[in-house]
Amino acid sequence: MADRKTRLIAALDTCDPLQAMRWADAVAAHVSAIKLGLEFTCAAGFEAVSRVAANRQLFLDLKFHDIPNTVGAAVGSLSRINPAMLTIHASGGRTMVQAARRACDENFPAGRKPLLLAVTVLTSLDDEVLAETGVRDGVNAQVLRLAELALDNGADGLICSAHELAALRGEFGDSPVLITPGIRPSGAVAGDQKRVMTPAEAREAGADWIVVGRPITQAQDPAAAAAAIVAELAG
Ligand SMILES: O=c1ccn([C@@H]2O[C@H](COP(=O)(O)O)[C@@H](O)[C@H]2O)c(=O)[nH]1
Repeated sequence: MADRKTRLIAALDTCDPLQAMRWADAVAAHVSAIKLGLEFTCAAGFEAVSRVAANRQLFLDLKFHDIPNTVGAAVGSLSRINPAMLTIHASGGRTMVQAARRACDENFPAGRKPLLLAVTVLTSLDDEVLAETGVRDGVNAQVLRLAELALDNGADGLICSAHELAALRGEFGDSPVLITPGIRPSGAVAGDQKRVMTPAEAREAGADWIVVGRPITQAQDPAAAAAAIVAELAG
């Protein structure tokens, strides 16, 4: 396995820009990027996204899933926000991933192209819930299928749970960027997450970045919680 440093992204899920700013400041010394997603963007808008993300690495997690023309235009319009990473759903299909790739290449200036990341199977799904959507051969098979589709059509990396990392590294090697939400330090509540692992387990399995939200933001001391996760990753 490559000599990989697993880094921490803090998911700042709130509707309140002041709260997001407070959290971003609190964890700044410990994280490699902050993640703002649907909750924050829908509630506070893109201007607030830009304010909170100013002078920080931004993972803008809007998980686009629409027809190729719409996704391409939406991805292209994000160039004014300057995210370091953005997300689409791999299940939107080959031509949707290609449209997102083209939009990154054509709309973002050289040197500021974001990592195009494809969500495989949400970490809130397990085999049983996935089967209700019509996919009956399990999460692992679906993650591998969608990973191949996304990587073959221009995605730089994947969002998956830490449970699939070993299989993905085995199949696609060291180069795809693999980012894992669904991370819970031991003892933390899983909440709506179904496929969870600890930070150290995700590092061992081959994550480039781990995404951690509530175990940091709902902690009494978010800075200390983030520092403890970074210490676990370093250990
Ligand atoms: O499969 C996915 C894709 C994205 N997410 C996002 O990550 C964070 C996780 O937050 P926690 O509070 O640590 O559960 C959240 O913003 C999700 O939208 C994911 O969990 N799973």
